[in-house]
Amino acid sequence: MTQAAFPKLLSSQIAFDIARTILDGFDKHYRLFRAISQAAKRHFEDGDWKVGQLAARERIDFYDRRVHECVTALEDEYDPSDLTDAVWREVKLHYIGMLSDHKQPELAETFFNSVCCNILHRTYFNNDFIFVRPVISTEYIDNAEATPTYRVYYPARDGLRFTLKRIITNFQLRATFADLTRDVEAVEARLKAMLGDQPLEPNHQIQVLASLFYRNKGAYLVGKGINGNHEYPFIVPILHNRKGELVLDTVLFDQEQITVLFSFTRAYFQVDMEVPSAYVQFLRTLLPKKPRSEIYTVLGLQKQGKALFYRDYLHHLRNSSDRFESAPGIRGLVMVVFALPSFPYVFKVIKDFFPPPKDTSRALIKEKYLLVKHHDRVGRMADTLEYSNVAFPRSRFAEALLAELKQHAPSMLEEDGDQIIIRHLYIERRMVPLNIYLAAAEAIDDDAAIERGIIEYGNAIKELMAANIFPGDMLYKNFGVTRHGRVVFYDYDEIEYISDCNFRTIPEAHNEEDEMAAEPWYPIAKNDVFPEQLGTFLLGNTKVRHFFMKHHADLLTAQFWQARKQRIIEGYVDDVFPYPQECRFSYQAGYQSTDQLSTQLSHQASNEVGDQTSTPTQLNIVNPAAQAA
Ligand SMILES: Nc1ncnc2c1ncn2[C@@H]1O[C@H](COP(=O)(O)OP(=O)(O)OP(=O)(O)O)[C@@H](O)[C@H]1O
Repeated sequence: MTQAAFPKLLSSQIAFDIARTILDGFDKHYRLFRAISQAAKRHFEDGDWKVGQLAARERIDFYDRRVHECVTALEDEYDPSDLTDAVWREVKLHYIGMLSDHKQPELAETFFNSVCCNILHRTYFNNDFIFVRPVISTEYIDNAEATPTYRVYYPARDGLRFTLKRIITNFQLRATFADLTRDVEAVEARLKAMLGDQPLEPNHQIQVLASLFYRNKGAYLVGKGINGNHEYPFIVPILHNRKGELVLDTVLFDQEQITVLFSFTRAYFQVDMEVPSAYVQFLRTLLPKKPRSEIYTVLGLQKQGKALFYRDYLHHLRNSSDRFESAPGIRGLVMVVFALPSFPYVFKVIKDFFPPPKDTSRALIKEKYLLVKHHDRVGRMADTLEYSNVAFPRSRFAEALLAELKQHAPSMLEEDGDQIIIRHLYIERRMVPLNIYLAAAEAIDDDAAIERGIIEYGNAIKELMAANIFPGDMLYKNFGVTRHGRVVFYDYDEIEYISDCNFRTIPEAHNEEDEMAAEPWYPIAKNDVFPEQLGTFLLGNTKVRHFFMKHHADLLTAQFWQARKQRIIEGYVDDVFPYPQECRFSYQAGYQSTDQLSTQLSHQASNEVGDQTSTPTQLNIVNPAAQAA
C-alpha cells in the first residue's frame, strides 16, 4: 500500500509528522539493537565476556527507552487539542504507507502500538487507531534488497569435509581455531552417523543462517540439511578453549536438545538480523513446536514476542470456553496465580498485603522479577512477560477466583462492564509444580520419577548457584517441571545474589533451655542462611529423603554453599552447558579435559564479569539420561 492510495490524508501534515516521528523512533531503536548484536561478534572474538554481557543486558531496556523518548517528543511537540480522533486515524494510515519497503515492518507496527498505547486511553486500543490486526503479514517478508538470510552449500560438489570447513571459515571469525580440521572431521563423523545408510541425494544441501547466534561465551552456528525429502536441523556451538583458541564444541541434531537450547529459561541470543521475520521463518522449520512469539523473544526481540503472545492469547480466548481458575498447587503468600486450563501459561498478580513472615513490598517484588529478566537465567529460571491493564471477559472468571482477587489484590482490579481489567500482571509458562509432580510419582510408586525429580531439583539449585543466584525459598512448590522434564525455578520474590548471602552453621546451644526454645537462641542477621535447616522442609518424605541424600546431601551443609560463594567472590564461576556434557567432542575424544576447559572459561569470565555468570552451562551431570530428558 502506498501513500498515493490516500491522497486526501496528506492534507493532514500533523498526522504525517507524527507517523514520521514514530517511525524514526523505531528506526533508531533497531539501529542501536543491531549495533549491539553486531558488536557481539567482536566481543566473542576477543573473549571480552564482561563487555558482551553488559551490552546484552542493556539491550533489554532499549525498546522502552526509545518508546519513552518518542512519547516525550510527541507530547512536547503537539497540543492535545490538535490530536483529534481523525488525526490519530490518519496517523495509522500514513504509518502503513511508510512501511511498504521497510525490512522490519512487523516490529515497527509493534513499536507504533507501544507509543500510541502510552498516549491514548484504553478505549482507543482498537484497529482504527493501533495495529490490533497486523497489516503487514508476520510471515517471512521477502525483500529483494536485503542481504540473504542464509547461505546454501552443496556438499556433492566440493565434498562434505571441505564444505563443512568452508561453512565455518565463511563466518570470518577473527580468532584462531585450535584445530579446525580435527573439529570438522568430528562434525562430519557425527553427521554421517546421523544420516546412517541414507544415500546422499542429488539435492543434498546445507543451509546455514548468515549470522552466528551469540550468548554468553558461546557462538552458535544454526542450520539445516536437506537430503531428498529428509530435513535435519543442526547447531554447532563454538567456544574458546583455555588458550583462547576457538573450538567446535559439538554438533547437535537432536530436536529435544535444540529446543532446550532455545528455551524460555535462558538469556536471549544476540544475532545480527536485517530481516528478522526471515530468521523467524527459518527457525520455525527447526523448532516447529515453538510459537513464533517465543522465537522472537529468544532472539532478543522480546516486545515483539510479547505482542505476538498477546495475539495468540486473544485468539485462544475466542476459540475456547473454559474459565480462569486458581492455579493448582499451594497458594502463594505474595501472588495470586491463576490459569486457563486449556492454555499453557499462568497469570500472576502481586497481592496488596503480605502476611508474615513475608517482609516485602510491591516495588521490591517487581525489582526481583526485573533482576531475573536481566540476569542470565542459565536454563533454570522461567522468563516472565510483564503486562499492564489487561482486559479479561468477566464471564470467563470462576467466581472463587474473582473473590480471591478482590480479597487479595483489590487495588489491581477494575471492573468495567463485562470486562475485568487487571492493572499489572506477569505471564509465565505453566509447569507442573514440583511438589505436585513428586506427590503424583509417590502415589503410583514411581521411584524412578521421584529420583529424576530430585536429581533435577538439586541440579537446578547448583546451576543457579553457578549463576550467583540464591532462590531464597527452596521449597518444592517454588519449582516447576517443564515438558522436557527439567526443573525450573519460578518464585522470585526472595531471590538474592549468592555473594550477598552469609551461609552459616547453627551455633551449639548453650543449654537444654536454648534448644527447647521456640525462637532461635542465636542472633540472625539479614541474608543469613542455615543450609542444615533445609532438611526440615525438604526431607519429610522417606523416598524423597533417600534420593536427596544419595545425590545432593552437600546442599545441606553450610561449607558447600560457603565454598561456592568463595569461588564466585574469587572470580571463578562454574560453567554450565546447555546440552549434555557427553555430547561434547572433547568428552568423547579426550583431547582436552572438560575440567580444564571449564575452569579456564570460568576464570576468564569471572575475572572479567565479576559476580555475574556467563556461559552455556550444564553442571553436575549426576544422571546424564535425566539431563537429556
Ligand atoms: N509457572 C507456573 N506453573 C505452574 N504453577 C505455578 C507457576 N507459577 C506459580 N504456580 C503455582 O502458584 C503457586 C504460587 O506461585 P508463586 O510461588 O510464584 O507465588 P508466591 O506468592 O511468590 O509464593 P510464596 O508464598 O512461596 O512466596 C505455586 O506454588 C504454584 O502452585
